[in-house]
Amino acid sequence: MTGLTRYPCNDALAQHLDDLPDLKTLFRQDPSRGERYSLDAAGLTLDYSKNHLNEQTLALFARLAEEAGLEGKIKAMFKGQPINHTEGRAVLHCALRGSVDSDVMVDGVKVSQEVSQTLAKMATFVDSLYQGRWLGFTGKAITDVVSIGIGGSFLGPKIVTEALKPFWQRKVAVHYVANIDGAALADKLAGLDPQTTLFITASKSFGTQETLSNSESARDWLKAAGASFEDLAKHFVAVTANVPKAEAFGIAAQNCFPMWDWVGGRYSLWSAIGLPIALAIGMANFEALLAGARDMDQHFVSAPISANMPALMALIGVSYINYQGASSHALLPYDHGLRALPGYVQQLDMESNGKGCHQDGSAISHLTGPVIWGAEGTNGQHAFHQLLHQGKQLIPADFILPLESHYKLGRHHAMLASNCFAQSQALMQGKTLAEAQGELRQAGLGEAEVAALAPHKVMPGNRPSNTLLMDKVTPQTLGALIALYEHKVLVQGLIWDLNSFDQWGVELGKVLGNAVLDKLEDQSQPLDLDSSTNGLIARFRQQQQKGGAL
Ligand SMILES: O=P(O)(O)OC[C@H]1O[C@H](O)[C@H](O)[C@@H](O)[C@@H]1O
Repeated sequence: MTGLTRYPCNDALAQHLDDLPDLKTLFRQDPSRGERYSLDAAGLTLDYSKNHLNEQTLALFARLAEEAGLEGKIKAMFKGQPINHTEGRAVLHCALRGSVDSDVMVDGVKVSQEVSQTLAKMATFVDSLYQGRWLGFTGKAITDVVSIGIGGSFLGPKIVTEALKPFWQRKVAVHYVANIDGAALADKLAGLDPQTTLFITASKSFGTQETLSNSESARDWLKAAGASFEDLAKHFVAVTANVPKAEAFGIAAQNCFPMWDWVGGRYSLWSAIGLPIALAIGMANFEALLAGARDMDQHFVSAPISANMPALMALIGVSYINYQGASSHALLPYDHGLRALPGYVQQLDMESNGKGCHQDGSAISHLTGPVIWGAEGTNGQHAFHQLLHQGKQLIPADFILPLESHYKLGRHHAMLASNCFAQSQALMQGKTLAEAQGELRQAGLGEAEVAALAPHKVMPGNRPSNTLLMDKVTPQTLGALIALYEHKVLVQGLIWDLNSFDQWGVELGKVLGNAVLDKLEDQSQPLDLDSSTNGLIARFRQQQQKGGAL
C-alpha cells in the first residue's frame, strides 16, 4: 500500500506524485524554477528546486501538515509537554539555546533557569582552564582535555569541534574517546601526560558500559602515574543526569555539570555535553552556536509550511520514502570540516525515527526513518556516486556547501563548488541514449562500437537533491544547520505518528552483550546459547588461550 493511508490527502498526493513530469521537463516549463524553489533562513539557503515537486505538490504538503496536526504538536513540544510519552518526558533541547518561554517548568523547576546556571558554570570552568588556574595532582596546569562519551555524548561535540577548527582558541587541546575498543583510549593516552590531562566523563545515564570502562581505565592511568584517589577530583569532571553515580566513581559533586531528562542524548550537544566544544572554540563561539540554532528555531516555529525550511525538507523526504520507495538518504557535505556530519545525523535521524510502532503502540505499515549515510565531497564522487547516477534505487541527496572557505588555497574552493553543483545537475539531467551515441560518434567510434557502448553510458537522471548553502561554516551557521536537521527529524516523526525521542531498540543488545561477556571472561561457563553465538564464543576462547590470559 503506497503512502500514508491514515491521511485524507493520501490518495491525491500519491496520484499527483505519479503524474509529475520529470525534473528536466519541470525546469524547461519554468525558467525561474531555481529561484522559485529556493529559501533563505537563519543564515542558510535551501535550493530545493531539484526535487519532484511543483506548486500543487506544496499545496498537498500543506494539507498533509494540516492533517497531521503539525502546528499544534510542535507547539506542545516547545511548551514542555511530555511528548516523549513512553518515558513520560518533555523534549526541550530547544530550551538549551533559549528558544523556550521562561515560564516553562519541568518537575517544578524553570528549565530556562537551569540552562543559564549551567552555561555560567561552563563559562567558569572554561575560563579556569584557559587561565591555567586548574592544576593537576603535581601542581601543573591542565593542557589536554579528553572527553569520554559515546552516542549523543560524543557525536555532536566531535562533529562541531571538527567543523569549527578555524575557531579553535588553542588554550587547551581537546580530544574525544568513545569506543570500548582499547585501541581508542590507548591511542589517545599514549600522547598525553597524566599530570596535565583532565577527563570529562560525558554520560547522561552514567551507566553506559563503554564510557564507564574507558573512564575506569583513564583513572587507572592516572593512578599508575602516582595520583591518589583524592587527586582524581583534579582530573575528572562529569556531565550527567546521575550525580550520585558520578560521585561513587570518585568525581566530586561540584565537578558535575547537570543534564536533564528533558534533553535526549542525540539532542544534547547544546547542553554541558558541549563542554569540550566550549573548551575548543571558547564560550563566546559556543554562545554563537546556540544563537544559530535559536535563529533556526524561530524560523521553524513562525514560518508557514510552504516557506519552512525544516518542514519542507521533511515533507520532501516523506514523499520519497512513502510514495517513491526511497529507503536511504545521502548527506554529501562539500566541506572537509563537515566530514563527520553524516555520522552525526545518522544517530539523530536513525535513532529518532528508526521505529516500527505508532504512538499508540499499533504496528506501522509503511517505511519510516531512512538509512542516513554519506561522505564529504568530492571524496564520495570517487567512491559511491556511480550508484547515485546509474544504480537502480532512488537515493535523495543533500549537498551542503559553504560559499567561502576558511582556507584560501588557489582555485581549490571554486573546484570544490563546481563539483558540488555539477553533481546535483548531473543527477537531475542525466544523459540519454541519443546523447551518449552522439558523444561516441563525435569521438570517432564506428556504429558497431557506438551500439555496444552507448547503453552503458546512459544516466537516467531525474534524481532529486537539495543543495544547502551558507556563506561560511561559522558557529552560527553550523548551529542553524544542525537545528535544521533536528526539526526535519521531528516533523517526519510527527507525520509518521511515532515517538522520535525514546530508543528502546538499543536495550536488547546491551542485555545480551552482558551475558556473552560473562562467557567470554569465564571459560567455565556453559555454551548454552544458539549454535552461532556458542561457536563465536568458542573461537574467542581458543584465541585467548593461544594468546595467554584474557
Ligand atoms: O549519555 P549516555 O547515557 O552515556 O548514553 C550514550 C548513548 O547511549 C545509547 O546508545 C543511547 O541509545 C544514545 O541515545 C545515547 O546517546
